[in-house]
Amino acid sequence: MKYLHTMVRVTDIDQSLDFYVGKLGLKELRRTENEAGRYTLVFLAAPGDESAQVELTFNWDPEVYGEGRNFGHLAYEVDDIYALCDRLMKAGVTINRPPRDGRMAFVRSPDNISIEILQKGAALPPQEPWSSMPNTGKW
Ligand SMILES: C[C@@H](O)C(=O)SC[C@H](NC(=O)CC[C@H](N)C(=O)O)C(=O)NCC(=O)O
Ligand code: NI
Repeated sequence: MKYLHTMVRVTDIDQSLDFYVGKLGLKELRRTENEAGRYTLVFLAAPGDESAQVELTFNWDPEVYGEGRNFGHLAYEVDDIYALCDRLMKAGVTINRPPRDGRMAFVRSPDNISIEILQKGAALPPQEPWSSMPNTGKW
């Protein structure tokens, strides 16, 4: 068995591509427009890791999507967590969980999908309340 993708429904495909591609740094692999079903699918992946994909589903007819508590987050490993969070912050993305420990951060997509950012090579932080994280002053 092989992991293929996680599908998330988005309310605005341009806004989502601006976030996932323009800001987070994923790349668009392919897309399909389904006239009969009235939807667009866009497949994204991190450059160099095309096998782990996100499938953005955009329904042309507006829908209100509840937030299923059973869905947690999409997680990405990065070479420099501070550089990415700095870039995201300057692009207007809220850093919901700042990378104070240099290991883990969280941001949200335009549709409030949680995105976990993990520093490559860093051990996961101990499971403690974020507020107790030592603040290096940058965040
Ligand atoms: C291409 C393959 O990876 C798919 O996931 S297609 C699955 C298909 N998607 C749709 O029909 C998209 C539009 C639909 N209105 C929707 O919002 O899902 C499908 O079966 N979707 C149902 C589902 O629960 O995923
Ligand atoms: Ni799918």
